[in-house]
Amino acid sequence: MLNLRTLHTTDSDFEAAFRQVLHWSADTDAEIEKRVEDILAAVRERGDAAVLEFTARFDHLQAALVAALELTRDELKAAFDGLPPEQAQALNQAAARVRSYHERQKKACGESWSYRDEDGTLLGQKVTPLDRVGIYVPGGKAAYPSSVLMNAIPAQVAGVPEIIMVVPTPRGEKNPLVLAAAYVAGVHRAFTVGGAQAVAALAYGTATIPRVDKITGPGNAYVASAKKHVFGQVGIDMIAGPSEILVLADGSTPPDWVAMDLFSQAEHDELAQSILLCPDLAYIGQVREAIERLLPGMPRRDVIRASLEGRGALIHTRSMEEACEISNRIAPEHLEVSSRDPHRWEPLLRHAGAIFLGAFTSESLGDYCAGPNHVLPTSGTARFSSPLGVYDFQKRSSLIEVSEAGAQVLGPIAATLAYGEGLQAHAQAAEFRLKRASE
Ligand SMILES: NC(=O)c1ccc[n+]([C@@H]2O[C@H](COP(=O)([O-])OP(=O)(O)OC[C@H]3O[C@@H](n4cnc5c(N)ncnc54)[C@H](O)[C@@H]3O)[C@@H](O)[C@H]2O)c1
Ligand SMILES: N[C@H](CO)Cc1c[nH]c[nH+]1
Ligand SMILES: [Zn+2]
Repeated sequence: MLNLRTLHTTDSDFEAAFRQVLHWSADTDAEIEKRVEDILAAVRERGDAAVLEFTARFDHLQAALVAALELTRDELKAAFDGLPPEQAQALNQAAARVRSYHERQKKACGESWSYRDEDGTLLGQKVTPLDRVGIYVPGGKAAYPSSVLMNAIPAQVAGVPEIIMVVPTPRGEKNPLVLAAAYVAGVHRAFTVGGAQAVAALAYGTATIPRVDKITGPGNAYVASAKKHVFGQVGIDMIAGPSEILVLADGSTPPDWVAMDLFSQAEHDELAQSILLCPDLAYIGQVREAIERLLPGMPRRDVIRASLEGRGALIHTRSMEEACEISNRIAPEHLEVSSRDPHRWEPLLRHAGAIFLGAFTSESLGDYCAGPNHVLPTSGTARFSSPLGVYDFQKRSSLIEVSEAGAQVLGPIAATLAYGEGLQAHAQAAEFRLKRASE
């Protein structure tokens, strides 16, 4: 018997129970924060030596030098060449779709632009790639070749000349697909280092691991906390927490499909969150029955069970409209609209990392190969942030070229405001460029 909670929005204690489901334990966080601070300080002070120590302690991987933890380009290529043909083909197909999506994204919002006023003044925005980025690929509990593609390809499309990958390889077990994905995606250097020590090495630089300008990619609580701490020293994409899925169902999708979609995120982590929102109580019962029946056959059933019992919920709503409102409050990482009429509900949905429309759009297709990025805001942060994208690997500089005629228009405005702020030099810098009235 699975101890998975059902909540009813009509119950008087629904609000309290709902908040409990979304609650995140602050006690655990404090412990992790302290440990991460110590790791960051050690790597900052002792560089490679500290990276080697933590890699031995947390990943059970001994090495005399960090250089021995670097994966050469030849090793990445050999991993790709050694893949079974169907894996090599799937990797290439996924990479091509992810690349094509991000190339369109760059065209849509990642190009420089400018215009001229009538007096000849030029205004615009120059978009440039970052010089060097670090991509974190998780590897503690599972290996994620797809995360290599999702991080490295947008960086490459943005034009980043140096992409440095870090990935833990517990006990030194290298996943050939991860290495092959790094080859396919065009990673420039890769190190088998993970956790907070990898984030620290990328943020501060060590004798062997180069310091980067920005660190992207998901990871566990140690990685997330480390990224939060080094922000400012380097850029970061987001603080991604454990995976989440919210299925908003009208009862028309086969219950087994929905049960498996809920499993698909629960199997990532005991702390992952899977929620079903549905106005049809009989259908919720069918999904529960499917969950009970399918769970014993899942290789990662223990992780799925812990996740569903700890953080999962089946929520019975008054209507689909109410389900949409609750979904907006949760702002999930992945939102499946498993409905006969997904376009009826989509306009009501404002906050989600990615929205999957219709019964055939399983979230797992998005994880691997649909094209959009799978690194997405979690823990409600989709209220204010966006999927990882080409724009994360670019920055923008404003361009201003004021013509002589333009200086006559802007000068008096600037001078007036500058005198108002008591900033004489600002005012006079503008006034010096005004033509004298007598001329
Ligand atoms: N949002 C996404 O796109 C996405 C993609 C894939 C995975 N994920 C999530 O990323 C997470 C991956 O976590 P993971 O653990 O499998 O891999 P991970 O690479 O994030 O973490 C492994 C590292 O954690 C460190 N660590 C483990 N225990 C420690 C301890 N007690 N003290 C200090 N450091 C410790 C070790 O250094 C180890 O190398 C999961 O939550 C998964 O859901 C998210
Ligand atoms: N669902 C994860 C993001 O939460 C991404 C992933 C990678 N592999 C499988 N799934
Ligand atoms: Zn997934």
